[in-house]
Amino acid sequence: MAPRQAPRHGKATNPSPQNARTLKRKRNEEELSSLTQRVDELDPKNRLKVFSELPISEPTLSGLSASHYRGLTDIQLRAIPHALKSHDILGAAKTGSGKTLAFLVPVLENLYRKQWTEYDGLGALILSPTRELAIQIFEVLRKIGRYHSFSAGLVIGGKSLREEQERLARMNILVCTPGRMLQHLDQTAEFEVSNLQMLVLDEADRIMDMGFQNTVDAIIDHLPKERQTLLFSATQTKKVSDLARLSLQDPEYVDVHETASSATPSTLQQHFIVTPLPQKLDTLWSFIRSNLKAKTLVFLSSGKQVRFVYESFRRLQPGIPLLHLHGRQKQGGRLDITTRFSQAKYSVLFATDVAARGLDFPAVDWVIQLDCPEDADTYIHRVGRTARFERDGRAVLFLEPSEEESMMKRLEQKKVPIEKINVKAKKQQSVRDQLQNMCFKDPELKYLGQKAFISYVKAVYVQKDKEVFKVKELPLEEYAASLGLPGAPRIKFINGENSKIQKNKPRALAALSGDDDSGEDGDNITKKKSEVRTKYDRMFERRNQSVLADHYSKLINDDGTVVASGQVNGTTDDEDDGFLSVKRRFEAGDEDLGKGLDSQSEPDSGMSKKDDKIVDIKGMEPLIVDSKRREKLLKSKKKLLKYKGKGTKLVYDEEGNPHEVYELEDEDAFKARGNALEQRNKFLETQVEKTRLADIADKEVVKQKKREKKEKRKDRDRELNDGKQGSAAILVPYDEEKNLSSNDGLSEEYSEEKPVTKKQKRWSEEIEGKARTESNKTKSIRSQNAQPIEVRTLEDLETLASGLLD
Ligand SMILES: Nc1ncnc2c1ncn2[C@@H]1O[C@H](COP(=O)(O)OP(=O)(O)OP(=O)(O)O)[C@@H](O)[C@H]1O
Repeated sequence: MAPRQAPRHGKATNPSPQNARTLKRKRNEEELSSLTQRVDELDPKNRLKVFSELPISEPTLSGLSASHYRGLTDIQLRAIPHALKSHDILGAAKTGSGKTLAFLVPVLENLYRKQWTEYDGLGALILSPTRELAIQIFEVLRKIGRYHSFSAGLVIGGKSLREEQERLARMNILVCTPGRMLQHLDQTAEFEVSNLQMLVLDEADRIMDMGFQNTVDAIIDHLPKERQTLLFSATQTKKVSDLARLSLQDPEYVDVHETASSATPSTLQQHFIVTPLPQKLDTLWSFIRSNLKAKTLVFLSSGKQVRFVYESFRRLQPGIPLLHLHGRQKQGGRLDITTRFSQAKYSVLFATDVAARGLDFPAVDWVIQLDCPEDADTYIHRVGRTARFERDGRAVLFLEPSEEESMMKRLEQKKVPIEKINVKAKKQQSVRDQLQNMCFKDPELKYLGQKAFISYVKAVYVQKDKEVFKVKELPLEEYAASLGLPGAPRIKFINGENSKIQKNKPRALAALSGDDDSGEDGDNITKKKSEVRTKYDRMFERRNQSVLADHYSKLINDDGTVVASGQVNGTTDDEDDGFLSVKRRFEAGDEDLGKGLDSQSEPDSGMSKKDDKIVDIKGMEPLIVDSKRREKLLKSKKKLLKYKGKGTKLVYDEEGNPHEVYELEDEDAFKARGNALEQRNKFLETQVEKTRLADIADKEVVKQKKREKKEKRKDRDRELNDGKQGSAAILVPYDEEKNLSSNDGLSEEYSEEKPVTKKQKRWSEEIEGKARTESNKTKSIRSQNAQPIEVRTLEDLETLASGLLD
């Protein structure tokens, strides 16, 4: 496939079509050899400042200029010449300094000069540690490569493997995450990488670290040794072992940091505040309320914390749109959130480190690190989401007093200029009471809070740098209270001292204080030591059973005893080893599993006993719980339904005895009460009256709710008006607030939370009519080349991935 050339000027002649083709080919060959010669003669020491001076092809130049890139950034002008000359590169430059183009331009150019076609297979592989970053790289590639005729794809999972497999064989350039790539290398027979010319690792230090180590090593095993390798990151190390793993050959070290006085952009103002753990949320809330006209990214250490803070703050309605992003969200949702945050003018995004690297959100005003980053590198990547490409930005790091000293040392070593500031105590607002109130009323929120608490403590506990992270010094009880929790959930892994205290506590006291069943993930301390307990036992001991999946709740009797596994033979074996711990067969209509353990039902009904552990099933497959897969099946609510009988509704009398809703009474007793017709009419009358009264009560409840809502709204408005008189928290420099700038983003204006943007028509819908057939699809993608379409959904990207640039 010959590449399309950008339009050129020249005198028009009228040669025959064949001659025209020959002439064109000749001209292409001449241009190509001249380009190759210019690259050979290029001296990387000559720092060429604009793209048009570089020996790069017309299609790339046109793509760059159509994307408004003219001059080169520091890292680009140092790295691109080397990369064009096919050298291996180890590139390090500050966040937001333009590393993406530093590898994408050489990728396009080196394949172009080799006249790469679809028949040559995969020419370049670009690895990214996260899906979001891969998508972003793909977008930039799509923009600057629009005049090339390469095919490019995005392989990040989320689609069926088969669909991806069909497309992969046709790709010249792939942007992917390591896990999915390895899956294809292992499982897609037609996927041929023996011809690969270039391997790029963006955020290389992350890709080479522990989490991805095995996957990346396995990918590299598949790739040819003779290739060009480019590594880029904002925090690069020159670990010899890593370079050996990648078989780099005499790499060029392009380190823009070495000459810089700081590791972070000069346009970034960095501060830290020391906040005791229990005040963190109050301070964050006060900060958000003071910065309603800003775009803020808040980093937390785990997805569960992100969810809790997002959910609770959302309910408190701060007056700015809130978003949240963590790795457990579905891919489509994650893309939607990143797009919404990118497009938002004012918003707060709570995120885990999934958003820490590489993401290029435009115009972020503040980066808040609510939880201390694991190391200085992570700090640098997080703050790098603001002050990108010569823009201003501000970052605030929240530190627990026990973290301050050591973390400051770490940052100093990495040349991070950061200043201490204080929060004006009198301006601080507290949300503790509201959180307590919300957690009290809403068990789901409380449950989330407990999970958030545990995950925070776990996150601190597992940190490698024990000088910074001292879990024992954290005021955990107070912290739990600050989240609105009634007490600190017990945590197994820091049991050392705690468990001793608990063990020594008199049993009666423990029982009275409710400690025996405290803690989400904690063990039940009153359990006999010798008892073998599974994770299912622990699951049943948790608080807030109501917020667990329904079928778990149904597996628990009124008195809290677990009976699901025990009634196989008509006897409960609560004292047994625990749920699913022995091999058993359950009948398809098994009352125990199926009916939610209706205590009225005959445990043996419908079953005939074959032997101690096996129960025959009338006309249905027996279920053998003998593997993890089977255990999993039992956890699936949908699949369990298969074993459920039809539920029967019961009503309870004054003494608490259950009855069928309609029980047939004794005929003689019925007749003794009088004429049947009269009884019927009387019954109807009483029911009508009951309904009328219930209706009145319902209406009253609705009215009451409306009144409460109105009151709340009024209170809020009042609060806001008070806020206008200056109750917002202000961050001020440590040395007596002297640098407090008037444009701190402080704002009194209140705006109702609303979606950031109106949902736009999806591009995939717009081209739906045209894109029915494969050829039509290709055509419509081509037609977008001149002006790239806006990608709003994952499907859009995947459609594009099927034939980018062609
Ligand atoms: N030559 C250039 N001229 C103008 N803008 C540029 C240039 N190169 C990059 N940019 C812009 O700078 C911003 C940051 O670029 P990029 O995302 O490549 O940074 P990065 O160094 O990869 O950052 P990080 O380390 O956070 O991944 C982007 O918005 C990009 O469009």
